[in-house]
Amino acid sequence: MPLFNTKIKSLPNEFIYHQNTLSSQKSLALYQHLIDHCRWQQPQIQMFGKQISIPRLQCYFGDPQASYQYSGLLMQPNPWPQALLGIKARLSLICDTPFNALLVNWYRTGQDSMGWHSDDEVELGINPTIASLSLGETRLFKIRNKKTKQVIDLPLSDGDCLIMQGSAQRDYQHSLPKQNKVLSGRLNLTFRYVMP
Ligand SMILES: O=C(O)CCC(=O)C(=O)O
Ligand SMILES: [Fe+2]
Repeated sequence: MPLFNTKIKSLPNEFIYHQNTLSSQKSLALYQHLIDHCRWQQPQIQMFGKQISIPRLQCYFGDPQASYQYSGLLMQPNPWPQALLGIKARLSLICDTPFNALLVNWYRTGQDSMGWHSDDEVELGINPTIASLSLGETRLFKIRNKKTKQVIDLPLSDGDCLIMQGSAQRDYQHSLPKQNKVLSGRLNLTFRYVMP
């Protein structure tokens, strides 16, 4: 997986964007493999005092001790699939971070989404480095500065990799809004280091 340093957009320094990190053949094969083999879940979370199903499917992988708490949910890791070990090793090397966990989100259509949040759970430590790999349909990823409220739109396409590091989670939020015209699916893989 060659990572070209193609910064096409001016992003805050804490966000590093690489295009075409996988050939389209490899990304399509990985996309289909994950759709077919992940144990997909659609957990319910507490929001405004109500239980609601998250608007996407997800599957959590990781080392056995890398359990992760998110919106009140305790996620126990599924064992790493063979198909992801190479990518995990490469991203760990590039990011100088021993990734031990991976959250895969499946946005089945443009109606699936993720609201504004920061990945600032205590298990991730201060200034976590998170590597996000996108497969399938292009979707708009939004980054919002917590202080200035300025929003940057970054379309993430098949094979794109976005690294969030430094104060990215402390100073910014991100989201993936619904897009009515989008009919096909996207997978997003966020590699993380969870403190054991
Ligand atoms: O789908 C994306 O690009 C973002 C996913 C995300 O923010 C997360 O998993 O925390
Ligand atoms: Fe996130």
